[in-house]
Order: sequence, then C-alpha cells, then structure tokens
Amino acid sequence: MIQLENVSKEFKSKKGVIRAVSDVSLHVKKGEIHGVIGYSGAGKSTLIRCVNLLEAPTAGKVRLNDREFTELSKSELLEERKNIGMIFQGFNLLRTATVEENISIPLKLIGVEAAEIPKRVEKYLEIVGLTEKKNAYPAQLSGGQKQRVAIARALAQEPDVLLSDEATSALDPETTESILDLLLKINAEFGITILLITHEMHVIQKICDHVYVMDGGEIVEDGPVIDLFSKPQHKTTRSFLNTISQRKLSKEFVANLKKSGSVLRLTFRGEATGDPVLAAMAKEFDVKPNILTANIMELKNGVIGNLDVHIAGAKEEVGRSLAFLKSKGVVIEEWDDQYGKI
Ligand SMILES: Nc1ncnc2c1ncn2[C@@H]1O[C@H](COP(=O)(O)OP(=O)(O)OP(=O)(O)O)[C@@H](O)[C@H]1O
Repeated sequence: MIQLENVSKEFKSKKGVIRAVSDVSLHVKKGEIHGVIGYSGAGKSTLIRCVNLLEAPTAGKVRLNDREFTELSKSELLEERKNIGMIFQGFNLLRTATVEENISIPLKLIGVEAAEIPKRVEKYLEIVGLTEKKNAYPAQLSGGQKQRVAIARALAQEPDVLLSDEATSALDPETTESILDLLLKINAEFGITILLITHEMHVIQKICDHVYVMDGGEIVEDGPVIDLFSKPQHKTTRSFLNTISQRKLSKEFVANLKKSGSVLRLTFRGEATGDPVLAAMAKEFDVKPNILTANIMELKNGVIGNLDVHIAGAKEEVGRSLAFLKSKGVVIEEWDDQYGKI
C-alpha cells in the first residue's frame, strides 16, 4: 500500500522557488496498479522520487504499508526501502557486470544470505524469460531485454511495491507491449503493488486500475481508468485521450456536416457497441444518424466504445433524440472547434 497525503516538493534556485509537486494525495491499495500521467515538466519524476524519499517532500506525508516514511530515521528508511523495487527508463544496469551480477550485487548489498542469492537470480531470470542470458553483458542485450533484467533485479529483492519511472518510454511499441504484459503478470502472480509514471496513455489504458493526471505539479483529475476514459473532465486528460483514439475528422468536414444536423462523439461503456441504441433512436425519432468513425478501446478493467456520428434532423427532434441517448447512459460530447483541437 502506498499513500501520499498532501505532498509538496519545492526546489530553491537562483531564479526563485519552483514548486514541482503541489499538494498531491494518492492511495494505491495493495495489489493495484496506479499510473500518473503528465507532460514533460508536470512533476511526475519528482513525485515518484518522493515515494521512496529519494526526494524529501517539503510538506506532506508518505506512508508505505502503514509506516510513516517521513518520520523514519536514516537507518530505518534504508531498511524500509528494501520493500520498494524501482525500474527506470534508462534501465540503470551496471555495464561492466553480467546479467547475473546485475541481479546478485544489489542483493548482497541489502544483506540477502549468500546461499539464497543464486536461487533468487535463477527464479527471477526465469520469470522474466532470460535464463539463457545469465552470462551476457548489458551491451549484448536489446532494450527490452535490458528492462527485463532491471525488472528481475527489482523483483529479486522481493519488494511489496514496484515503482516504475517511464519504464517503457525508450522502447518500440512491440517491446513496450511485452514489458507491459510482464508487469501485468508479476502483478497477478505476486500481488505486487505498482505505481508508475508515464506520458503514454496507452500504458494507462493497458495496465492501470486507477489514473492520476498531473499538470503543473498538481493532480488535476483522477479516478478509475474506465471512468476517466469514458467521462474525461480536464482538458489535459482529453488531450492525452486524443493520443490513443481516432479524432481525425477535419474542421472543414465537420463544419459542412453541421449545416444539416449535429456532429457528436458518443461514448459507450461495456461490451455493447452503440449500434443498437442508435437504431432504436432512429426508430423512435425523426432523425438520421450516420456513423463517421468508430473506435473500441480495451482497458485493463473493461471496454469503451467511441462513435463519431452525424445526426441529421430538425433541431428539436435532434435534442429529443440526444436526451434519449443520455437516458441510455451514453456520454455525449459536441464536436466543436475546441473538441476538434484536443
Ligand atoms: N533538482 C531540481 N532542482 C530544481 N528544479 C527541479 C529539480 N528537479 C525538477 N525540477 C523542476 O521541477 C519541475 C518538474 O520536474 P519533473 O522532472 O518532476 O517533471 P516530469 O513530469 O517528470 O518531467 P519529465 O517527463 O520531462 O521528466 C520542472 O520544472 C523541473 O525543472
């Protein structure tokens, strides 16, 4: 369990005080995967470094498994950090050490018994699928393999919590998928709690239960992934969603269609597509719906469907048909100029 309560972090520089993290609270329950998403400079790295106190927060509390991190002595903190594994965008492997040594050296440093070390190396290399690379050096591995070694190294400490700092940002899409699958697997197998930071909405979509959207050091919106994906409120959330869904209609095309009706984005939750609801609407009201684009997003905990539609008809009748869609639980967004940009 990870809990941050009103955490802030300020840096003092010649130019003045920079508030990198501002009053952030979050709660990752045991066995859950939570993600913090934000653009460059939003404060994500500083925030995740506050969790293991690599950065000491200026204000607020950090709690891990009911231990108040912010109140521990230095030696207690070193002991508690053994419960936290961390993986990074740049992998942070020792270049002059073999894969086996990269995993075993940190274990020696944290005082794991000598006889236990080779067993753990064996076990976790097998879990990440790299048993045969035991004697290889990092330079002989692909990016994805390096990240697997880093994951094995983190898991070998047998921590309760894994922090992931942009772990897939340096990887190609296919390798990203395989690393995300591996994170899902270790979460399911070991019940390990994961907090990750990312600027890729796809990472949130695929593996997270809960998402925090960070902007200017603050959490501007958060919630279960399925809620945020189906009813985004903040413009930053909508902008990130735009990176994974097809919002490709041109302004001119939309403007032209708007002359004869409304252009809308409809969002449906669950497995059902929007077709039956649209068919029922067309039957009930004197309107003609026309699907312009359709998109299904699979999330860790569900499915969301988006339809961009043109609904032709008299204004009042279109209004009544939209009220009907709303009553069926459909989320409706107007395709306006602002929407077109996001
Ligand atoms: N050690 C530091 N000293 C001064 N300012 C810092 C320090 N670390 C971070 N900052 C500032 O804090 C703000 C947040 O930075 P941070 O690296 O946490 O953001 P980020 O969301 O992780 O961005 P990126 O994805 O680019 O790493 C930035 O304005 C950054 O310049």
